[in-house]
Order: sequence, then structure tokens, then C-alpha cells
Amino acid sequence: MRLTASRIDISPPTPAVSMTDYRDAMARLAAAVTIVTTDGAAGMAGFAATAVCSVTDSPPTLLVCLNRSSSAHAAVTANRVLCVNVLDNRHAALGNLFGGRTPMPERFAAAAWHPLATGAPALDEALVSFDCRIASASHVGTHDLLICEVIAIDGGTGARPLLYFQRNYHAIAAPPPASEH
Ligand SMILES: NC(=O)C1=CN([C@@H]2O[C@H](COP(=O)(O)OP(=O)(O)OC[C@H]3O[C@@H](n4cnc5c(N)ncnc54)[C@H](O)[C@@H]3O)[C@@H](O)[C@H]2O)C=CC1
Ligand SMILES: Cc1cc2nc3c(=O)[nH]c(=O)nc-3n(C[C@H](O)[C@H](O)[C@H](O)COP(=O)(O)O)c2cc1C
Repeated sequence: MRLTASRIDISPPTPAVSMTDYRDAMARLAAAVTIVTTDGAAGMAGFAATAVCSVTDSPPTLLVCLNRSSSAHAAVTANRVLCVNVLDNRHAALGNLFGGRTPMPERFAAAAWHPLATGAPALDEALVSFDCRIASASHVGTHDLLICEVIAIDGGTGARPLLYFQRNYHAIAAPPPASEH
């Protein structure tokens, strides 16, 4: 059964802030970079995402914001499962590939993956991967807000996250070892 989204109408007739000013301001909000994947009857797909955050730990729940114009949208919403893969600082090129305009097979061929409980591909070298079932979805403007129940977690050993800031990737070094005194 296809996921149906409720509509939350929040846009005023004339926005007080232009899209350009909003994007310029958002470019200053540093964010972790993820690749969100799906697989199932509607096919395998994936996209780069920074609009991901924790909602609650009871039950463990993530929010993923997905543009309805994305080529991954139909597969994600029809499969109703996704995996959020958090990138480390070696993954900037992979972020670019999944950032759009590249055919899906080419995106997935660039790295090694393994399926988790939902069947969505987890990136072998992710900092951590969250395997999720999509519990609900709402439309807000151009995007679907996907409320995702985390049903499995994989990885969690790396220490060097990839960040996105001012329209560029930035590698974060590992923290120094704790001092002995
Ligand atoms: N949340 C999203 O949907 C995001 C989409 N993108 C896509 O990647 C392209 C390149 O992004 P940048 O190089 O960072 O330059 P940009 O000037 O297009 O975007 C700057 C910042 O604005 C926000 N943003 C951009 N497009 C958005 C959208 N459609 N909805 C909500 N927030 C958005 C993001 O925080 C982004 O980092 C964007 O034009 C967009 O297509 C990038 C980041 C987040
Ligand atoms: C760093 C980065 C972060 C992005 N974050 C999101 C996001 O959170 N949500 C989203 O819908 N698209 C996001 N995008 C855009 C998608 O990854 C992708 O470009 C878009 O869905 C169009 O892809 P398509 O060519 O497959 O249709 C981001 C792109 C980049 C490069």
C-alpha cells in the first residue's frame, strides 16, 4: 500500500524572506551529510541528505525531509523503508554522486553496501547506519517530512564526520585522545 501524506499548509501568500536569502542563511548552518537509501518492490534509490534529525528516543525516531521532485521520491515512499547512512570524511565524492543528476546504478556502483533488516542498502563504511520503516509522512511546501521508526542500527566505529557548510564539504578530524592527567 502506498504511503499517503497529510498536508500542513504553512506558506503565507507573500513570503517575508526570499528563497535566495533563506538559502544563503541555511548555507551557514553546518550539517552532517547522509545518504538515504531504499530498496524493495519499487526499486533501489538513494539521495544525499542534510535535512535529517532525531525526533525522539521512545520509540527511536528520525525525521528525513525529502523533496518531492527528487528522482528517489517515488521509490522511497512506495517502499516505505529507508536507511540513513552517516558519511565520514572520505565520502565527499559519494555525497556528490548521490546529490543528483547521476543514474541510480552509477551511484550505488561507487561504494560497497549490505542490506539490513528492511532490505535498504547500508553503506559498508558509514559512520553509522539507521535502518528505518517510514511510519508517516506530511507535505510541507516542496518536501515530504518522513517520520521514520528506527528498527536496526549498524556500524558506529568511525570518528571523522563529513560536514556540509557554505556549499562545500569539510572534513572533521578525529578528536585528540583524552589526556592522562
Ligand atoms: N534540504 C534540502 O532539500 C537540500 C537540498 N539541497 C540541494 O542541493 C543543491 C545545492 O545546495 P547548496 O550547494 O547547499 O546551495 P543552495 O544555495 O541551493 O542551498 C543552500 C542551503 O539551503 C538549503 N536548501 C537548499 N535547497 C533547499 C530546498 N529545496 N529546501 C530546503 N532547503 C534547501 C540547504 O540547507 C542548503 O545547504 C540545492 O539547490 C538543492 O537542490 C542541498 C541541501 C539541502
Ligand atoms: C549536501 C547535500 C544535501 C542534500 N540534502 C537534501 C535533503 O536533505 N533533502 C532532499 O530532498 N534533497 C537533498 N539534497 C538533494 C538531493 O540529494 C538530490 O540532489 C535531489 O533529490 C535531486 O536528485 P535527482 O537528480 O536524483 O532528482 C541534498 C544535496 C546535497 C548535495
